[in-house]
Amino acid sequence: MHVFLWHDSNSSSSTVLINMQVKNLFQAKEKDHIMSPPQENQRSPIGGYHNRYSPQVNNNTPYSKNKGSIEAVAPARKPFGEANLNIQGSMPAKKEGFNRVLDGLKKRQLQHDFKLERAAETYEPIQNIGSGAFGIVCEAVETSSDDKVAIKKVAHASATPTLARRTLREIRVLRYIDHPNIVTLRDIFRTQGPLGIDVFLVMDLMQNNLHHIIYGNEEPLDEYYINQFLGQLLRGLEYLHVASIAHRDLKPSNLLVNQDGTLRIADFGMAKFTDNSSKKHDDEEHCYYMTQHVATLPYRAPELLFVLPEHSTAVDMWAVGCIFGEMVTRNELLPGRSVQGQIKMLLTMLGHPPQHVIDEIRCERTKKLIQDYGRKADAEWDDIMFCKARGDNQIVRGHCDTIDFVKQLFQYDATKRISIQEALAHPYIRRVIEPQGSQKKCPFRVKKDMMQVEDLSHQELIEIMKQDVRSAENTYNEMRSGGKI
Ligand SMILES: Nc1ncnc2c1ncn2[C@@H]1O[C@H](COP(=O)(O)OP(=O)(O)OP(=O)(O)O)[C@@H](O)[C@H]1O
Repeated sequence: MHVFLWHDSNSSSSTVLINMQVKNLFQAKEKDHIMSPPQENQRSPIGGYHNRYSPQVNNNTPYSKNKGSIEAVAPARKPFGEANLNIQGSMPAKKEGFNRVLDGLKKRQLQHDFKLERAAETYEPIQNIGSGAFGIVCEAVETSSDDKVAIKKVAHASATPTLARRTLREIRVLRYIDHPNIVTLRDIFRTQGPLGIDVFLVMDLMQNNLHHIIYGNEEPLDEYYINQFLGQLLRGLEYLHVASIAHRDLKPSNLLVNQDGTLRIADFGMAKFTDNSSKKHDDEEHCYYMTQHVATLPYRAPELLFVLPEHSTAVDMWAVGCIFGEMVTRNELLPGRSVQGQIKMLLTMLGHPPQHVIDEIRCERTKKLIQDYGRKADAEWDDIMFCKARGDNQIVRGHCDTIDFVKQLFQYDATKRISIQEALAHPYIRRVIEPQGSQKKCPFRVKKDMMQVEDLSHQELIEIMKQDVRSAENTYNEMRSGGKI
């Protein structure tokens, strides 16, 4: 049993009906204060103050001076029973007893999931805080420093080539990376589990993720914070994309957010070095992309969905469009639930891909699906955003440069899609995000290490993973004893 403390559920999968009348009701109106932060007493970045993810204004954080702080983004992780079971106060004795049982179960589950062996001297697990398809994450304390950390366990990481490759990718990206918008790795260690090696990645603890911030309130996210999050996402991606590393699984739950509003990109299990100019896939790889988890469906770029012979860092830019749209509308923009459903969703919303994109599709089934699907009128992005948006949102009414930015991100043809540098130079981004000086470069070492990962056999993956964990463990131990962590 895994304990999910963060509640996930908010996606409608209804097909969007484009209603031109809706658009007419909301004539675009210029808004001139996007760069300025919300004023004091204005509502918090995540909306109202009344629901279970209630924000608390904190005037001590960097964001809080005259702005209202983003302390809000750290909704209390409610006890499992209280958050997920609708237990009313009418039976307090029973409720208390029940919660005690649940607490006991949670504790046992935590002890079972996080048997740290030697590392138990260094870290003390406190509670499970998240889990995905491949990892379980707990909050823990580093006993020597009292620092709170997050420990991600990849169970039986050596059991299959997919798991071993995912784990090695994550280790290799995070080990030498140093960027304020990418999660920080503090330590790595491994234990021997019943089905192979369990690998543990220790990271700085982040309070929340963007998924919960988007859906944690009835009201839309404030546009100031939407733009702040977008800006940080773009800067983290710039660091990766300049080194030709694509994340390939960007989605709101993989964007962690701290109480001071810092956003960090996490979960690098799908990250890949992509040589934009040449890489072709063979037919076997085609089938692989058809079936494997490469980018969660609603954020999956057409080149992955249609299994086109090439893909590059452009897949992340498509996901940026989906995430930006989701922050604005508080709805998944393209909420497909199967590969076919996702393709139909794209065709319904965005019309057919250009013929040269269709011509590149080698999978006959996908080609036929697209060709047989009735040609729908291309929707305008402002209509799509209007229809999806809940409540009144100024960005949806936005400038034409906002809509142009979205359009550029949702180009079917990856070569025409806006790149990270073009995005950062786009008039919309220049208008809403403070320019930053040149940033540090991703070390060449990361690129070199990542290039190797894709061609290794299962046995090589296991050996190299063991070597990497051993050498990282030694480095972190030395740093810890030298007081550098
Ligand atoms: N450093 C951290 N601090 C706080 N929470 C974290 C941290 N790292 C991960 N989490 C939480 O744990 C969840 C699962 O982590 P992660 O996405 O890395 O696992 P995964 O199994 O690789 O996920 P996926 O199914 O998306 O591939 C995240 O969505 C996030 O909410």
